[in-house]
Amino acid sequence: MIYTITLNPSIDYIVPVDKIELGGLSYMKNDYKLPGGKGINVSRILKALSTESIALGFVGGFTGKFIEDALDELDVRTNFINIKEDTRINIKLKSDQETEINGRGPALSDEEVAAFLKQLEKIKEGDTVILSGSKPPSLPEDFYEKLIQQVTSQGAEFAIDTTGAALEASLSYKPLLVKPNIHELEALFNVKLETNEEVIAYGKKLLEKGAKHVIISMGGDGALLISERGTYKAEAPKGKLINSVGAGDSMVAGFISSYLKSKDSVQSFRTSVASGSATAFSEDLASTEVIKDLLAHVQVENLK
Ligand SMILES: Nc1ncnc2c1ncn2[C@@H]1O[C@H](COP(=O)(O)OP(=O)(O)OP(=O)(O)O)[C@@H](O)[C@H]1O
Ligand SMILES: O=P(O)(O)OC[C@@]1(O)O[C@H](CO)[C@@H](O)[C@@H]1O
Repeated sequence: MIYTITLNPSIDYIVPVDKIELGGLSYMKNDYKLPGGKGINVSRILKALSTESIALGFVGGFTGKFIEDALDELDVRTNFINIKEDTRINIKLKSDQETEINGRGPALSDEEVAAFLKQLEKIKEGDTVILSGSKPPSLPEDFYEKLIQQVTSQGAEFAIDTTGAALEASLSYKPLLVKPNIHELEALFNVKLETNEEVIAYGKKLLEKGAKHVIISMGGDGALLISERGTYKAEAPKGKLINSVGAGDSMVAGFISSYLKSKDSVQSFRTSVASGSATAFSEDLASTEVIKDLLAHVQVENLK
């Protein structure tokens, strides 16, 4: 089974406005709410790719109920720990540019965290765990590492999509996939990366530190795959950018869904990029049809 872990889910409140008047009044055009959080997005795209998963994490209050109901409606399996505080609401402002304002997240009690850790005891060899996104501030800094220690000692594989120290600490546990975007890679090494060669050089450091596959996403400039099999570049398919929220999560889902079935890292990279771009070209996360259509348009070049 694939388990996605979203420690800090969100309602994504999508707010399109023609023009934002800072300090003034603007009216929304057609606002809507989506169940959000990176692992939850991964589960939704896995579903679109006919891959079963169970979404784990913490949800609470009326916002948490919205997420559970929405995922139920979408037929995405969940087994969340219900918490006392409300799940956060993240604002995604869309005008000529996209602006995101994310909540920090609720405080979790010791009992809630203990119930979650207990739940992970059922994870076993053959399972894959995908850990994605930020953690609520009340959890300790090394919480992701503790989770990784636990699930790998039980024999499971894992992929991780987070930033900074938590990403760095995960590498020695040999993640199947890490997917920093170019800005996260720059922040990790405190550098500015201008050329593909520079990006590849720093991506390779993640491979040397233990990652089995490294995908570096670069928005409309496509993505790089660095693996033992070699280094590959994919151009992003051309299209109208509608929504980049969840594009990175779609890439993670695309790669894992394809890799667990085929063990073919290059084919999985193509599915990953098609899934990312399909979401970028959609109002919500991508549908099966848009991913399939784009798959034929993703060109992958072997850079050796
Ligand atoms: N303008 C675009 N045109 C085509 N594809 C795009 C565009 N923007 C993003 N994508 C696709 O989505 C993938 C992921 O984009 P990006 O690098 O922005 O990820 P990210 O920063 O992790 O995303 P997020 O955190 O918003 O989910 C890209 O590799 C590409 O395939
Ligand atoms: O604050 P985090 O956990 O880093 O990111 C949360 C988030 O921005 O990521 C998803 C898109 O990738 C959204 O659904 C959600 O609002």
